Amino acid sequence: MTADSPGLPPEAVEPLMAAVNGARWFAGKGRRPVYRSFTPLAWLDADGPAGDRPRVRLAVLEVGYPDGSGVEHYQLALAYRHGPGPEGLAPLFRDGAADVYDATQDPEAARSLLEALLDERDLRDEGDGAGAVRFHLRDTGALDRALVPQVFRGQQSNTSVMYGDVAMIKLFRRLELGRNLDIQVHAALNDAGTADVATLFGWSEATWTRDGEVLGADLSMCVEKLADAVDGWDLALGELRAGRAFDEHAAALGRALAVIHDALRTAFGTSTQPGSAVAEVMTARLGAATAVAAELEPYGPGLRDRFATLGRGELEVQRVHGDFHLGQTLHTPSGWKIIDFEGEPVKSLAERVAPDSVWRDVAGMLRSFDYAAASVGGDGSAAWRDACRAAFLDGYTAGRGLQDGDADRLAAYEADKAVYEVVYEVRNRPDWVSIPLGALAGLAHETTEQNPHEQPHEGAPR
Ligand SMILES: Nc1ncnc2c1ncn2[C@@H]1O[C@H](COP(=O)(O)OP(=O)(O)O)[C@@H](O)[C@H]1O
Ligand SMILES: O=P(O)(O)O[C@H]1O[C@H](CO)[C@@H](O[C@H]2O[C@H](CO)[C@@H](O)[C@H](O)[C@H]2O)[C@H](O)[C@H]1O
Repeated sequence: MTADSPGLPPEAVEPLMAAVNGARWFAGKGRRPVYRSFTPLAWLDADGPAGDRPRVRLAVLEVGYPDGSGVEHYQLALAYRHGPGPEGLAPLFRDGAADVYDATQDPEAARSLLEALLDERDLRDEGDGAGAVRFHLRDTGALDRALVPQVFRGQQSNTSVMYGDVAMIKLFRRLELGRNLDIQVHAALNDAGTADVATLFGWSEATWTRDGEVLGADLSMCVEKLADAVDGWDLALGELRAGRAFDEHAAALGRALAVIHDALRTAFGTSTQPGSAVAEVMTARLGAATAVAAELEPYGPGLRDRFATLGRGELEVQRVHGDFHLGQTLHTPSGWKIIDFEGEPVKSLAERVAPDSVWRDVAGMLRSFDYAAASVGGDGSAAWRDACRAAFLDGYTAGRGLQDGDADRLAAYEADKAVYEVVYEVRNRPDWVSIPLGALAGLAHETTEQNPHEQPHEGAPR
């Protein structure tokens, strides 16, 4: 098989799967992924590469698991080189005479991604079985094909390449069949003129055929690179460790969230849901979570009572961020910017797109202040957290404070988030599970028995 033919040489399957299994963005680590198929998409440079640059194509790798659970699609960006590759970068596999590299790690290849966007390339299936790729430009901003690509190493779920100080292309790794929420929400918020999110310059999408069925997914988004941005979690921890208050930042975050919620209401509308239906969902989620994390058992009765308080009325619901925490915020010289509107990673697309109460996001940030305080620990942490909480709520409600019934609604959402966090921590950071468990001790309705986790800010993991 040559570099120009679609498909994957049989001997390349093993090294490719090993590379994918070891990648930070691979969601199925430790679950013995099984190779199912490799679908090449059209070459980005249909006429061949310029000079001695590598040829670049995207591809979809389909992966399954030995127990037959779930099929996952991962995007690969591949640079085919016939000469030496970038220094220090090992090829993923060999295809005929070509060494094939991860194009996001190969600066020459990464240039092709930006060029394809700037040219708004519409790369159709040429009858060779390769899927189609289409690039859409919304706003050229200061985009320029001469911008120098630089791989960004500080993330987990996806892969981003920075282009000078101007733009960032985020390649979605685990593909979601259908529309990508981050693209959809950025577009809507940009159209609404919201200053608290990055400008969406463009995006790309693909369609391909698998077993006679046409599948489609969004592949990447190109957004404004926010200058001098500091991650909200790092900033908060730094301030707390230095003994400095975070109230003003927290208030500004509350105001930013209120603006975003307003814009999401305008763009996607609102509806209502019986509180009892939401309580049922939360209760069911608690049951599923308890099956994974037995530590939740003592809180069961109190949490069910807590959720039941929602049953007293109707909840107004709308599109929300869905996984709002300090790590989804960037502090810039022009204020807070909110990123990553994809919701909680474990939820299905249908769940993440479903309208929800704004208290989901408010609760998410309150949980994050609690995490920050618990992970730093020490005498002043609880007071620091409570001050952040008050300032954030003040900013969110524009000084009006919580209205009738809001405190109960908020507490139910905080409890639901903390239940999710217990499972997240059991699976990802077992040393941190005492943080959400500590919060649940306070959030479970009075009926909950006393338990050893009730002092959330003592002995918290470092
Ligand atoms: N527009 C942006 N400008 C600059 N840095 C950004 C921008 N968007 C995200 N980042 C950086 O990339 C990191 C990961 O972004 P995120 O959207 O959460 O990606 P992932 O989906 O891979 O988790 C953020 O924590 C932030 O440091
Ligand atoms: O950023 P992601 O969408 O991947 O969110 C997941 O991972 C988060 C951790 O990185 C997790 O957040 C929890 O830990 C944070 C501190 O690391 C804390 O600020 C959050 O409040 C807490 O929920 C998030 O829940 C999970 O979905």
